[in-house]
Amino acid sequence: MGPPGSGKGTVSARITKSFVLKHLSSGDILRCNVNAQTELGLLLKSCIDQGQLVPDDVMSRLILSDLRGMGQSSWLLDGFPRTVSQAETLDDAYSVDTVINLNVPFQTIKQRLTSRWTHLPSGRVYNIDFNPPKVPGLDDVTGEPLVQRDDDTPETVTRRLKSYETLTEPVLEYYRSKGVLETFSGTETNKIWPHVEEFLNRKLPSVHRGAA
Ligand SMILES: Nc1nc2c(ncn2[C@@H]2O[C@H](COP(=O)(O)OP(=O)(O)O)[C@@H](O)[C@H]2O)c(=O)[nH]1
Ligand SMILES: Nc1ncnc2c1ncn2[C@@H]1O[C@H](COP(=O)(O)OP(=O)(O)O)[C@@H](O)[C@H]1O
Repeated sequence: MGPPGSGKGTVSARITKSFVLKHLSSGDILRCNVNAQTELGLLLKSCIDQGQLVPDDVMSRLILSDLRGMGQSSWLLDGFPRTVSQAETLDDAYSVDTVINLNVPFQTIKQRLTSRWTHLPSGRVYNIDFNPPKVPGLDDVTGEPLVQRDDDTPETVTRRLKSYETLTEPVLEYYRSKGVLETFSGTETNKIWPHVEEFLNRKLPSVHRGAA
């Protein structure tokens, strides 16, 4: 968990390099549906572009359907749940072992998001200052073009941060009261990451450790 731009995708990519967990990003799942240009995709696009969360029932259905397809694998959710209702739906189906919360100041986030470049098919993210692609404008792995997301404009970022405060912050309390919330604070992923890695090394059974 963490506000938009707090580094959830960046940290998730590092986690799946070091630990055997399947990564599921709610934003990537939604953008995949938007690309498919279905009726549902159009509804999702209008919510995302306005900086609003998509309806709980739609989001939960998409995530739970993907989780059912994971069989016995262990997984890492990135961007879900974002409301208490989503957290309750997840709880009804699965038990969550641990929740990692990236606590990054909003001021830091605003600068990052307007310089985020994304490879939409894979969800890989770059940043002109922090982790630029090897060739400007192109994904390191596939060489395909990078784009700036329509919802990474300053106005939409402000709306997304507001909706984070209203709808998502209560989820932190939900998990805190269950005793599974672990918060990591800072302004730089490279400083936060060693603490997350050390925590997971302690927390995860050995079967999850080692390169995925
Ligand atoms: N300047 C800077 N940018 C970062 C840092 N960590 C991540 N980023 C960039 O910030 C943007 C948001 O990170 P991302 O992982 O996509 O955050 P998410 O929205 O929480 O999934 C991306 O462009 C990242 O490359 C950091 O420590 N410093
Ligand atoms: N769990 C969720 N519930 C509702 N909407 C979501 C959820 N996850 C993502 N979205 C929608 O997709 C947008 C982009 O999400 P995401 O890619 O996770 O952005 P970020 O990583 O910058 O927070 C959100 O602003 C929201 O509109």
